[in-house]
This record gives sequence, C-alpha cells and structure tokens, in this order.
Amino acid sequence: MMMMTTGELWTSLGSTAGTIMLVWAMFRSYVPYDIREYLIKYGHQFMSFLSPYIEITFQEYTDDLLLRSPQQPDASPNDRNLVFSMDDYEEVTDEFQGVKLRWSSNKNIPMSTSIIDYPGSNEKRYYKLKFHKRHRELVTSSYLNHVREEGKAIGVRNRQRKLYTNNKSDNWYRYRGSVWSHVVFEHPATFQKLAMDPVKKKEIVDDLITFSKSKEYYKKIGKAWKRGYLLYGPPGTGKSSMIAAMANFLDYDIYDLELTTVKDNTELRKLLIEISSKSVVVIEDIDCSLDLTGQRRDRKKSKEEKEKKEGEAEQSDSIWASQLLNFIDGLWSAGGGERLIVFTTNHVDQLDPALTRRGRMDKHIEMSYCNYEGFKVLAKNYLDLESHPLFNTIHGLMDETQITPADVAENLMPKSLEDNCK
Ligand SMILES: Nc1ncnc2c1ncn2[C@@H]1O[C@H](COP(=O)(O)OP(=O)(O)OP(=O)(O)O)[C@@H](O)[C@H]1O
Ligand SMILES: [Mg+2]
Repeated sequence: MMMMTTGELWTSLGSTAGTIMLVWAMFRSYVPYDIREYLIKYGHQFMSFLSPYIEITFQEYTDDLLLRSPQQPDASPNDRNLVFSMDDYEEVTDEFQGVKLRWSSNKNIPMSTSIIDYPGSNEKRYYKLKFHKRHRELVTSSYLNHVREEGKAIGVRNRQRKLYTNNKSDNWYRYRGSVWSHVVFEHPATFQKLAMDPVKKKEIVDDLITFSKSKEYYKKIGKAWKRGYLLYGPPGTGKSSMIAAMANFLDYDIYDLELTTVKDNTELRKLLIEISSKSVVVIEDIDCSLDLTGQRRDRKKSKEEKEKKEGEAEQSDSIWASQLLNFIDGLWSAGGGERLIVFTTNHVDQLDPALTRRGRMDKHIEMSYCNYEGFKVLAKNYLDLESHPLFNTIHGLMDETQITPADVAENLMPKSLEDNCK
C-alpha cells in the first residue's frame, strides 16, 4: 500500500482544488448564462434524487418555530429576558423518537435597492431541516407538529405578562381605538407567601390546576373554559395579593376591569371581546362597581339615604350583574380560551344574589383575619424566622385578636435602615 506524507497530501489537495477552480472558471466563461442556469438547476435536481437526505426550508416568519439546541438550557421563568437562538450558519442536531435531525440556520442577503440601508434590515433568515429519506413519514406526520407545539410552549413561558386596565371610552380615540392599556405585570405574590388557612390554600391551588387542565372537559360539556371566583373579606386580608398569586401561578395576564368608567352595554361588550386567552379578569369591589351612577357608592352614607336609594340601586345592580355575566357566558363560549373571572368585595352580604348564586361564581373564597398559621407564614416572609421564644406568646394573642395580615405584615417590616441591618 502506498502511504502519503503530510507534505504530499497537501500538495495533492492543492492541485485538486486548483483543477476544480480552473474547470469552474472555464464553465462560467464559456457556457452561456441560460444554459448555465439550466445545468445548475437540473444538476441540483439530479443530486437530490441521488442523495439519501431530504432538506426542508423554513423562512423565518413568526416564533411558531423556535429552535433550541440541546446544549442550550431553556430560559427559566425567572430569566424571561434571556432568549437563546441559533447563530447564523449554526447547525444543531435534534433527536426525536431516536431519530437524529439536523437544523441549520442561513440567511439571504438581497442586493440593496434603497439609499439608506440599516445593517440586517433586508436579511431574510431561514432554517433548513435535513433528515434521511426513510424518516419522511415521521417528520411530516409528527416531528414538525412537535416542533411547533414546543415552540409555542417556549413562547408562552418566555412572554412578559401584562396588567391591563380599561381606558375611559372618551379617550378611546386617543389610544387609536384600543380599549385596554397595559404595563408589564411583575408582582412578587405567590401562594407560598400568602398567609391563610393551609387547607383552604391547597384547595384553591388544586382547583386552579384542575381548571387549567380541563380544556377537553369544557369542550365536551359545551361550556366556555372559564372559572369564576368571588373573593370576600375585610380590607387588608390579601384579596388582591391572592389574585396576583393566581396569575403568577397560572402564568396569566391580568385585566383589571374598572366598571365605573364603563358607560353602557356596548362599551362593556367591546371590552370583554378584547380580553385574550390565559387571563384573569378582575372586578374589584364589585359592590361599589355595580352602581350605575358611575360613582363609587359612598359607604358612609346616612342610613335613611341608603334606605331611600336601596330600591333603585338594587334594580340597577341586578341589571348590571346579570348582563355582565350573560355577556361573559355568551362572548367567551365561542373563543375557547382559558379565563378566570374574579370578583372581590368587602361586603359579601350586600351583593346581588344574581352574582353570588352558585353556578355563576364557581367558588366563594373567604379571606379572613390572620391566625397563628398565617402569622408563621408572614414571619418567615418578612423576618426569615421559623421559630422564636416569643412565638408561644404570639400564638395566644393571635387567638384573642382580630388583626389583618396587612397589619401584621406592617409590624414585621423593619422601621428603619439600621433596623434592617440588625
Ligand atoms: N393573606 C396575606 N398574606 C400575605 N400578605 C398579605 C395578606 N393579606 C395582606 N397582605 C399584605 O398586605 C398588603 C395589602 O393586602 P391586599 O391588597 O392583598 O389586601 P386586600 O384584601 O386586597 O385589601 P382591599 O380590600 O383593601 O383591597 C399586601 O401588599 C400584602 O403585603
Ligand atoms: Mg384589594
């Protein structure tokens, strides 16, 4: 057998490359353009006929297809801003049901036609998927769907959640017809940090999990995929914190619907229609919101005044309440998206029966004064304390007094910077 030295190998490679270049240059200068194109086109077809591989090209268009190399970690919910993507001309290998598939990223850079050109503005990126012909069935029937679903799931995990508030209809034209304004929703509340009866807490968490997994069930029974909660209890017992915890838990947006700025049913319908899937719709202080005068009802009204107005108010309340819920039932049944609707009130006894009736609101949750269990959660949150000689005394005091978690929290907060450092 003849062995080549490294020097000889390089010389031979160099001369082969030289020959190829020469043939290519002759081909370009002596073969006319159209024949050249023809030969290249059919050359490609011939080669792909012989090749055992199939290549599919995907233009970069939406984030429907999100590629992630196996070596790169998923961005966790805490690193929402970290997005991993493929570099230009990078190749990654994916594995699906034991089959290896190669993805590569490429880009077309068209000839510039405009005078001012921003770098990258005209580039069109695309991805190529290469796999063996024998896996064609697997790729077309299941793999591409799998990529799409994964992409969507990653998109949902990485999206920034939003807190929406309804714009006053007088200003809708200013917001170019947008009925909702939004800011990024970043609230630290979690169920773990919520001070409340642990059994009740677990019940709510389980309820949310069941709801979020029940798409097929709601479809089967022909009902809108939604769930209604009524949170009630004195101020400072954690109703709003609970809503934030729910949204964080399910990764939903929040739509804070201020009913007092909604003038009529048409406006209400417009607002409700715009609410997207995976959201919590919140109507705070429902007893005040449902006053048709558009003003929050004054809780300190004199008794006679209250009685005098009771008749009218009750009538308008029930109109609003049932209309709101009928709208929601009707509008959302078509959409198929998952939505929670949460009402809060400090005065559950004053609510219209149309609202509190079972079936309207799926779950009534009472948020109440802080007990010892709640205190322990707050002590852990605020002071990082799990036990202390004073806990026994506090236990006794908590049983005797009615104090809201907000008040307890307030007292556990350091009063000054020095306090904090002790
Ligand atoms: N159950 C709780 N667990 C933990 N923190 C709580 C709880 N309740 C209240 N807090 C603390 O008190 C603050 C006020 O609570 P929150 O706004 O959730 O009360 P609320 O019931 O919505 O009151 P309101 O009826 O006045 O709207 C919160 O920011 C939170 O720090
Ligand atoms: Mg509140």
